[in-house]
Amino acid sequence: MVDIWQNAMDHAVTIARRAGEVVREALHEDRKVMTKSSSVDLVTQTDQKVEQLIIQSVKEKFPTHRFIGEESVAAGEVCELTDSPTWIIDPIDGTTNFVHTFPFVAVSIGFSVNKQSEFGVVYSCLEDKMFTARRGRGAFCNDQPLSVSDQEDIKQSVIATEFGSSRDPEAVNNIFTSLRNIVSLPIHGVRGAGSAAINLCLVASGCVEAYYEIGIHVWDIAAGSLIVTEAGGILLDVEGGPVDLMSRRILAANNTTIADRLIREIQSFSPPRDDEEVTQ
Ligand SMILES: O=P(O)(O)OC[C@@]1(O)O[C@H](CO)[C@@H](O)[C@@H]1O
Ligand SMILES: [Mg+2]
Ligand SMILES: [Mg+2]
Repeated sequence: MVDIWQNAMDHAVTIARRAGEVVREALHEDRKVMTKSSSVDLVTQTDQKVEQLIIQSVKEKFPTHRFIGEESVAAGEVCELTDSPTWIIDPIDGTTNFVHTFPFVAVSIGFSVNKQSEFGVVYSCLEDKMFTARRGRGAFCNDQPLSVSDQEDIKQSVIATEFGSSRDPEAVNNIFTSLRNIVSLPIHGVRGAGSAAINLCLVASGCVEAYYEIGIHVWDIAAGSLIVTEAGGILLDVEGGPVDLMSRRILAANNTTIADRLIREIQSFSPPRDDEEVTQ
């Protein structure tokens, strides 16, 4: 059967690899670091350059497609997911890592049609790992199939999460309460790559049982979330119920046993939605 989005997916892989080269080249150059929503929400000229590189090359090939790009939204574009084919781009997921040369930095490209994810590409460019998933056709890393962990016991698990880039005292308090609850279960360990996209790929690869975070954005998770489900994992809201990619909350797990156990321990809160302005 003809796959009408295969061309687009092939292009996403090609452009993610090219973007990764730009990121690698820029890694040891002088970086001008700027800030966005808070003093710890970093952006560099490389983030902006890579996003433009991806958008321009997609526009040339697919002129009718739409975009949600992290740096375009930061520059004032609306963050609106319609039924049109839409590329959801995080040019550098892990900018803090990039700035500090901590070696987990990803280019993340999700693609959605009728608000359904069709493919996801996460290129962990310092590890040279290309994670891909096409809806209904599995998830892969450098063309090797991925599958989630089969662990059902939370006490035998490693869980990924992040502190995020909000330093609002109430948010920080909630994050630490959740972390203390989960560490005390006890679990084997907590990890965080500093990139939501890579954390999701770690769930898909079976290296951690789950990843949860409150405060992420749609561009952090659009690609990686499909990689998790195509590797056999599940996505939920942190309170249970269906995930909403615009809600800034996600729980990705290998199975419902692990997910349900974590939901009981997570102290949830609700940052402003990514699409808040357009839904009002
Ligand atoms: O800003 P960037 O580098 O694209 O996103 C990095 C990131 O810190 O943002 C999320 C929190 O908002 C994190 O989990 C994610 O890894
Ligand atoms: Mg990001
Ligand atoms: Mg980014």
